[in-house]
Amino acid sequence: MSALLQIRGLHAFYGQGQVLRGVDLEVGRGEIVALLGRNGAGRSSTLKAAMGMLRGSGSVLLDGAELFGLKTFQIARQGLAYVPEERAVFPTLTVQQNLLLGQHGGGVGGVNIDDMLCLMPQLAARRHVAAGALSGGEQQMLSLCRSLMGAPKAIMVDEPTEGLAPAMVKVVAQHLQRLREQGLGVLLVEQKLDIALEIADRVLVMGRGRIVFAGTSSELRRNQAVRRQWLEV
Ligand SMILES: Nc1ncnc2c1ncn2[C@@H]1O[C@H](COP(=O)(O)OP(=O)(O)OP(=O)(O)O)[C@@H](O)[C@H]1O
Repeated sequence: MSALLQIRGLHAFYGQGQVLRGVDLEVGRGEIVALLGRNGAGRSSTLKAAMGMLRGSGSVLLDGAELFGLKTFQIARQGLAYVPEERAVFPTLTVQQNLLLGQHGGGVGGVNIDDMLCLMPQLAARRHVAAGALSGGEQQMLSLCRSLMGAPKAIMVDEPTEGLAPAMVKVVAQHLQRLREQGLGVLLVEQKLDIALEIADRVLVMGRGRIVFAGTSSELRRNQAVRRQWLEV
């Protein structure tokens, strides 16, 4: 059976500068794949290019359907969700209103707000509070939950634990693991190596716009050469 998300030969450019040089990767159903690399390796650009946000070429198949060439909102509607690094919440709207926007923007079936809030007691208690008044960690969870309101098949998450207190990092990691249990494919860009290696089923390392290593967490732990060349600063 083919993988849920298949990215093939993804090239992308910022103006004249080439940022992705043929990225190939796959994410299966119920699998967390961590995308690692040094700053500037091209991880965020891979997610953006897959969402149709950059100029380039390649193929992005979700459940066998080609998404490359579609507009970002159409890609989300087809079931590929994206949580950008900058927390994507509307600060003057309440938690509930933010979630409703995710439901309408997303498309495939849609998730009930009460069901979503059940999973997230921290947010449930603040349902009618303006999103701008939430802590950074709560905003991150809201951003993640909003992207799930359209009931996606796969989700790409860019540094969800950045700037969060350790307790909140744990909450985010647990939430991603719950998504895996529900059968979603998760492509995770994560700077915290320990978290990434702990929760990922497979890890990919990027360098200079390409995948330079693919394996399991323990394979990467053992591969000092790859870590030295492509991860450590
Ligand atoms: N808007 C942009 N315009 C021009 N160049 C960009 C832009 N965004 C990123 N780049 C360049 O593209 C390259 C890859 O950036 P990208 O953000 O994908 O890396 P990354 O692996 O996610 O690392 P980081 O954590 O530093 O963002 C870098 O050299 C970066 O300077």
